[in-house]
Amino acid sequence: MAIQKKHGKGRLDKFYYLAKEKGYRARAAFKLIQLNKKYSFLQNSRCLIDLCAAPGSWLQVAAETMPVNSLIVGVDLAPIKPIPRTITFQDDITTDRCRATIRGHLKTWKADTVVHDGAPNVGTAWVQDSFSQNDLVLSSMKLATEFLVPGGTFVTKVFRSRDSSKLEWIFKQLFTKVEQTKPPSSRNVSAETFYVCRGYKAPKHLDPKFLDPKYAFAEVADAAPNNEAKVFNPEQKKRKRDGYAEGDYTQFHDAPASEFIQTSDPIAMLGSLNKLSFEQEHGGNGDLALAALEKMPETTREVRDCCADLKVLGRKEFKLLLRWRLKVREKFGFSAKAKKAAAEAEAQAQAQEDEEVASVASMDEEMQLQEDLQKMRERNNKATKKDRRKENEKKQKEIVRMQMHMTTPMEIGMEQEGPNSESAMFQLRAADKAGALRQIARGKMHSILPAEAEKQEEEQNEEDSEDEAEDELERDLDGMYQRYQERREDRDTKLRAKKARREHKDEDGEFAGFSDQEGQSSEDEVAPDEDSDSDSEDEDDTAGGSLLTDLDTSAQPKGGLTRRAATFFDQDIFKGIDGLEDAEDDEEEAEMQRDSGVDVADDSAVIPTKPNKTEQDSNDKVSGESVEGETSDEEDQDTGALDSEDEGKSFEVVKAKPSPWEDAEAEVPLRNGRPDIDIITAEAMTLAHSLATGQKTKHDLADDTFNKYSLRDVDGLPEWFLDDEGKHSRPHRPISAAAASAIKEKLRALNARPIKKVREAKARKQLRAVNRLEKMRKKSALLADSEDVSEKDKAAQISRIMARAKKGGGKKGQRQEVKVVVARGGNRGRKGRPGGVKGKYKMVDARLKKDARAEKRLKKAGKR
Ligand SMILES: C[S@@+](CC[C@H](N)C(=O)[O-])C[C@H]1O[C@@H](n2cnc3c(N)ncnc32)[C@H](O)[C@@H]1O
Repeated sequence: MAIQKKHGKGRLDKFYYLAKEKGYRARAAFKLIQLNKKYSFLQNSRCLIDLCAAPGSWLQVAAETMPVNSLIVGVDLAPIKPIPRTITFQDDITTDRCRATIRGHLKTWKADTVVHDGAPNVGTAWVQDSFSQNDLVLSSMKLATEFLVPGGTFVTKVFRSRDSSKLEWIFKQLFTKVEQTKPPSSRNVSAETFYVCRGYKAPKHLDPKFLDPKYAFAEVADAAPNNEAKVFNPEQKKRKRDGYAEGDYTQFHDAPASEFIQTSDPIAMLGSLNKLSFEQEHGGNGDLALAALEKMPETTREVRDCCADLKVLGRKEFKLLLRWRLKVREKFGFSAKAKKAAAEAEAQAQAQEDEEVASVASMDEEMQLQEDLQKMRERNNKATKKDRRKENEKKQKEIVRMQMHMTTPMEIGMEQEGPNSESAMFQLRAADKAGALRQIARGKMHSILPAEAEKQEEEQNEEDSEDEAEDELERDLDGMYQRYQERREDRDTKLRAKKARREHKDEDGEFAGFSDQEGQSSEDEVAPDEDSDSDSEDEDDTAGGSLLTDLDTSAQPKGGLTRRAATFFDQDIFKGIDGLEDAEDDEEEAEMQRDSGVDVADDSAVIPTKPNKTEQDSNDKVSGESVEGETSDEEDQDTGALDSEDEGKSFEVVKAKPSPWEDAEAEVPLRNGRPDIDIITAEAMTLAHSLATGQKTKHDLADDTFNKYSLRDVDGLPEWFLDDEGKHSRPHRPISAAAASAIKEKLRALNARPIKKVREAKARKQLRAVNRLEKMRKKSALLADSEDVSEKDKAAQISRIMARAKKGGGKKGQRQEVKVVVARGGNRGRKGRPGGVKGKYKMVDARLKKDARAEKRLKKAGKR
């Protein structure tokens, strides 16, 4: 494409010379001539207003073309030299004063034509230019609406931009015929175009907002995105192009471990760094804290390993590092506790000195020995009591859970050491002898062996203070871990996505089997947490009334099944399933052979039976919803039995995750009224594909959710364990090659770009530096070889060259070439620098060329 130069002699095209020849003040005259040739509006006009008329070439054309005695008024910010048969004045067309002046000149007349060729003081950014140009067009339009006669013509220049279509819409509301054209004299490189609006409708009332740029150019909200369409054409996510921090061009960050010890915000460091290093800078021994840290016994191998890669820390490692920090801080005397202890010791010493307390005479040796022995005994007692208390607490909890029917079949094998075992403290026989059997049956666990309970309480009080400190540390660590996770989520898109999946329970989240959230909810809904143990005991006297019955029943094999199997099939989920009894009989033999009873894998083979009504009812019950009225009579009996007698003699089923389709409205977040789903895993993509192609149905998906993972009891399990479990213990979903490659592509595009850009930028910089150096070397060599220059001058010149090279090279005042870039393809609508363009650039409208060609084509066709 031949590029027209817009500066220097390049500007002087044929219209320039023509204008000179004909005596027009500007080549712009030909634009009006050509527009009028096409639309013939000047010949029929008796009154014309030229807005932005300087230097006045349009006025000249109007004066030539319009009938004699026509009224022609021109206004511009710049002064206009007088033109025969025209009235001109200097003013800003956006002001009321200008409007009043025009009114004064027109008196009772109305204008047949209003022309506007205004251009604001261009030269700033393109977007600003086009906006102020459009603003000026609106101002001229406002004047036109005031002075135009009904049926009148308005001609205006518009720069093609985002807002030009909005202007066109406005024109179309006010005129019967609106045409856009670009006269041949208008330069191709210019984005200007002309609108010729004919047949002014002259509405009686015009809302001022109509011509107010604030409203006229207001952004319309984007249409709702079609997320479904993304399934097979995953869109490339827009990245935040904030760029790198100044001087920081890597994604790897490390800091000395001593800094981590000293910092007041360890979480921030763990969240943002990749490594805590123990190496001294430049191999020296400058950082004494670091050297000390390395030699400390607290700095174990595990700690070092954790510090080596902070990005892979789990909850356990995270805690380990924070504990290590606390210990080291204490040793270094940084911790508040250590400081407090030091201050207390000092104060005590001071007080002792002040009060001059007589020192206690030393005891004789035997007394000393006795005392030591006593202390040792006490310590031992304390330790054994603590262990016993913990053991008791654990057992107590286990029993409460059983009373509440919280245990799942998976725990059946774990009860050897539980309440039924020989060694169990709460053995029923022993309890019966003590006459507390009925109390146990009523669930009053705390009233059994009151003396022992009291004793325990005393012990507990003693150790409470110790535990409190430990608990506090634990709570702090939990809080810190939480914040650490949040920070990681902030930085890590993958983690964020994972969390979002978990929260929204979209299709991928559904695969997770169980998540910590789920665990949480099940805990909330079903199991009392550790703190609420006592509450549940107090609250429900009768709830666990069947403890004795429960255990007795479970002790006897039912229907030939082992106790564990019988307990398992006692669950609500199996109630009302026809033929299960037979199946049980059939399986009896095999069941008997299994020495370990029901194993998880075998359970899953039974569980995926389609969820029937009873199962759903029990699920509803678990989630706290009332099922009354929804069940049939028969089922009412079942559930009634559950409610009244023992709220289910068997184990309750933890509700499987509802599929996103079950309660899509509640679970799937909406954006502009549509589900906001972004597929980011190959599994989800495969699933979406199989759904879209009909290979899978909604019901298949619902079935899939009932698996061995969905019925896990996560009650009481620590969060870090669930975190870890959630990563590995989940169903494996099939992945199709196409889906995997689509996701891979998406991720590759996301990952590769910034690194590529950095590399390119570095390479460019390097190349420039090498070129500069080479240039400098050549120049210096030439200078050194020349004989007419004195040594002093040579030295001065060489140092000048070097100084210039240091600055960045290039002669002062050397003009950079402006590259003309056509706004097409990727460059269309781009606000910033177009890709692959260095130095100065100028964007030009791609459509101009097309328009010109189309016009030529039409002309040719017309000739034929
Ligand atoms: C391209 S020139 C007009 C050329 C004119 N049509 C001719 O034929 O000679 C654009 C003019 O718009 C004027 N202009 C820009 N903003 C204006 C404003 N707010 N009020 C009046 N004139 C303005 C500038 O002073 C400049 O003279």
